[in-house]
Amino acid sequence: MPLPRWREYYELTKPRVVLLLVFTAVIGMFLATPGIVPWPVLIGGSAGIWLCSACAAVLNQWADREADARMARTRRRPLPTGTLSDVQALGFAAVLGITGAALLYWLTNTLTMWLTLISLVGYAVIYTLFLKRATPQNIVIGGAAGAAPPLLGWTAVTGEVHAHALILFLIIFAWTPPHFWALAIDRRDEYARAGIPMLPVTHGVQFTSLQILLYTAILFAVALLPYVAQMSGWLYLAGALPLGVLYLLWSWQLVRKPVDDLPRKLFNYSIIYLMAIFALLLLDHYLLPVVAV
Ligand code: HEM
Ligand SMILES: CC(C)=CCC/C(C)=C/CC/C(C)=C/COP(=O)(O)OP(=O)(O)O
Repeated sequence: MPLPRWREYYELTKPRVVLLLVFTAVIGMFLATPGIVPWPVLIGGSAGIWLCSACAAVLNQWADREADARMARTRRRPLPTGTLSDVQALGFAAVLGITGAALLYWLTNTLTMWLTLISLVGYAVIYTLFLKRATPQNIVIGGAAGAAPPLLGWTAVTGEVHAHALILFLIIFAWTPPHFWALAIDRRDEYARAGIPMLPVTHGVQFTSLQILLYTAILFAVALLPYVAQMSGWLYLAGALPLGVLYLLWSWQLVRKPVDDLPRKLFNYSIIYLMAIFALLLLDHYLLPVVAV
């Protein structure tokens, strides 16, 4: 059964990834202020970041259409199957990008618009066209674009880059390698066939598992920074500690005895972990002052 046309366009935007990006951006907005985020900033900022991230995802799928056709996970996408043409994809990306940038310009501020456009270029051009095919460190460097949304949310509200916003950026930056390399282990044969030098292809599963453990340890430490910097309180700490310990235990198990479905489970856990950490930051921000009174 072919999908309706709008669903093909929707799939081109990597909707579930972009939803989590926008979730972290919105939480960045709430954390930037002790009060309520003005609604034009909340709506315009979220929509602008959403549209620009979606634009970046469409450009990524357009640039990767030939490699995507060679991998089972990606070959049913609208460009490899030919359901959408190059012109349709590029036209759609232009509409998304221009509308997103205009919303950020009118409803937030120029700093947020420029930082968002830099992230868009970082992912769609620097990561996709250059880093992805050049080095197994591609996602460590390219991860900076995906880590930007909470910082973008923060600047949308305040118009300036604050140290606390950089902590949020660092959490996602440290999270990206364990997030992606778990999946890359699972799909290493496909990446090898597509000629993409992901870490498990160039350095093997054991080395990649060790790197996952190393970055999970860095993530554990970075995730304590909101508490250390007195940005969040005990409620956040009480959640972040067990979430981090569980992540470390699973990564350790991957190094010690990598059973077949562990990489996929670790990948799924990475997503739950990030959602939970950001949800905790928000809960702590609004609930703790109430509890303390
Ligand atoms: C350079 C950085 C990143 C790389 C290379 C990467 C890679 C990937 C890949 C290849 C998938 C597809 C899994 C599949 O379809 O089987 C995926 C899924 C996902 N990623 Fe990432 N990711 C990155 C950053 C991020 C960021 C920053 C977020 C959000 C904050 C994120 C959220 C997600 C989510 C929610 C999924 C699941 C999507 C679904 O179920 O369809 N990723 N990631
Ligand atoms: C403006 C802004 C904040 C932009 C954010 C960019 C963005 C959509 C980041 C998500 C990162 C991601 C899904 C990488 C996977 O690409 P891949 O090509 O390695 O994965 P694939 O093989 O599934 O296509």
